[in-house]
Amino acid sequence: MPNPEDIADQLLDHKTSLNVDGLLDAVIALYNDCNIPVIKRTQNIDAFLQRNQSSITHLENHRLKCSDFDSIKVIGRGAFGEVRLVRQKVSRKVYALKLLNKNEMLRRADTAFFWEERDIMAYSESKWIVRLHYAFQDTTHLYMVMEYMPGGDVANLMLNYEISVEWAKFYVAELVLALDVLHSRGYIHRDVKPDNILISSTGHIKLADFGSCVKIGDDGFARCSSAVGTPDYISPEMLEQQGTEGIYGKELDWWSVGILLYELLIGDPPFYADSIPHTYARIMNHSTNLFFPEDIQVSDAAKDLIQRFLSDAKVRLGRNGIQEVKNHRFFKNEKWTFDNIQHSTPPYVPTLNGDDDTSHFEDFEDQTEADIANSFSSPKAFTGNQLPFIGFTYSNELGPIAALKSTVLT
Ligand SMILES: CN(C)[C@H]1CCc2nc(NC(=O)c3cccc([C@H]4CCCN4C(=O)Nc4cccc(C#N)c4)c3)sc2C1
Repeated sequence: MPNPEDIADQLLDHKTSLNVDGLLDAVIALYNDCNIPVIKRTQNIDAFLQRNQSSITHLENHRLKCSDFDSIKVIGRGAFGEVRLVRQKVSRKVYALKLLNKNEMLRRADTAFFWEERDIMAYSESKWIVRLHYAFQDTTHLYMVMEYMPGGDVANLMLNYEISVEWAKFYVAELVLALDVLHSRGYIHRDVKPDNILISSTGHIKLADFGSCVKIGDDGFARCSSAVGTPDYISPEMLEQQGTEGIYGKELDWWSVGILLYELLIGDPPFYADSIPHTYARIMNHSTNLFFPEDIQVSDAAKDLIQRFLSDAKVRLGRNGIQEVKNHRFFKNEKWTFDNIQHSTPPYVPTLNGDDDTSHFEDFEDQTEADIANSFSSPKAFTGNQLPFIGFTYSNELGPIAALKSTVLT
C-alpha cells in the first residue's frame, strides 16, 4: 500500500505531471476536445459531455482565468502573442501577462517551446530572472503571469538615451551574472539581445523571454537543429550547424554578449548589413569583418573584450567559465564589483508615476481580434488540439489543495 503522504505530496508537487493542476488540465482538455458538434453524434461522447458539463464549467470558473485581470496596455509583441500590463481584480497587483495563441502554435506545429520558459521563470528563484507567478490556459491561449519590469527593455533604453561606457559596463556585468545563473540551472538562452533584457523599478536588469532556451545535457552540450535567435545576434557556430544536428555549449550566449556590448558602445550591431543573408555572410567571416568606426571613441579594454567574445567558439572568452570574463580589465571601476553590483546604485533609475506606469515601453496598437479571425473552424474529428498543453497550468501559491493536505496530514 503506497504511503498516503507520497500520493498527497505528488498531487501537490507542481514539478510532477501528476499534480492536481496537471490532472485538472487533462480533464478539461479532454472535455474541450470532445465538445465539438461532429463528434457529439457519438453517444458515449455526448453522454460524457452532458454528465460532466456542470463540473467542468464550475472548474473553469474557479481556476485562474483571463477575466480575473484588467488589461491596462499592450507592452510587447512576439511571434505567437503579446505581453500586456494587467491588474489582478482581487489583489489589485499589477503583472506582465504574456499570451500565446494556441491556434498559431497548432498551425505551425510549434507546441513545445514554452515548457523551458515556464520552468525557468517558475523555478529559477533568482533576482536575475523574471519571475513567473502563475501559468494558466483556456481553449485559445496559454497565459504567463509574470513580474512587471517598469523600466522597459534595454532596446528601448538605447533608442532614448546615449549609452555611456559606465552604463554599458554596468549592464553587461549584470548580464554576465544573469547568464551564469541560467547556465548553472542547465540552460542556454540562445536569444540574448537588448529586447530580452528588462529593467526593474530600481534600475537593475533581469533576463526575460526564454522561448528559445535549450537544456544543456550532462556532457555540457545542447542538441538542437533549428537555428533560433535574431539575425544580428546569431553566432557563427549556430549558422554553420544550421539544419544539421547542432551541438552547442554555453559559449553560444557569450557571443551575443559581445554583439550587445558592441551595439551599446557603437550604436549598431557589428555585422549589420542591408539583408539577412549579407549579415550572415559577415558573421561567418567575423574575423575579417569586425571593424570599429574611427569617429567613435572606444577604449582598448572594450575592444579587447568585444574581440574575445566575437571569436570562434573554441577560443571564445567565457568558454572556460565565468571567472575569466569577470577578470577582464574592461569591468574595472570604482563603484561596484561583481560581488556587490546587485546592491549598488544603477547608473539609471527609471522615474515612475504609479505601479502601472508604462512610459518606458513603446506603444503597440491593440491587435484587432485577429486571433479570433484565424481561429480554427471546429475540427471534423477528434484532433486532440488541447493535449499538447496539458500540464502547463502552474501556481506557486499554496492552493486550496495544499490547505487540504495540511489538515488531512496533521
Ligand atoms: C520557432 N519556435 C521554436 C519558437 C521559438 C521561440 C519562440 N518564442 C516566442 N515568443 C513569443 O511568441 C512572444 C510572445 C509575446 C512576447 C514575447 C517577448 C518578445 C517581446 C516581449 N516579450 C516578452 O516576453 N516580454 C516580457 C517578458 C517578461 C516580462 C515583461 C515585462 N514587464 C515582458 C514573445 S514564439 C516562439 C517560437
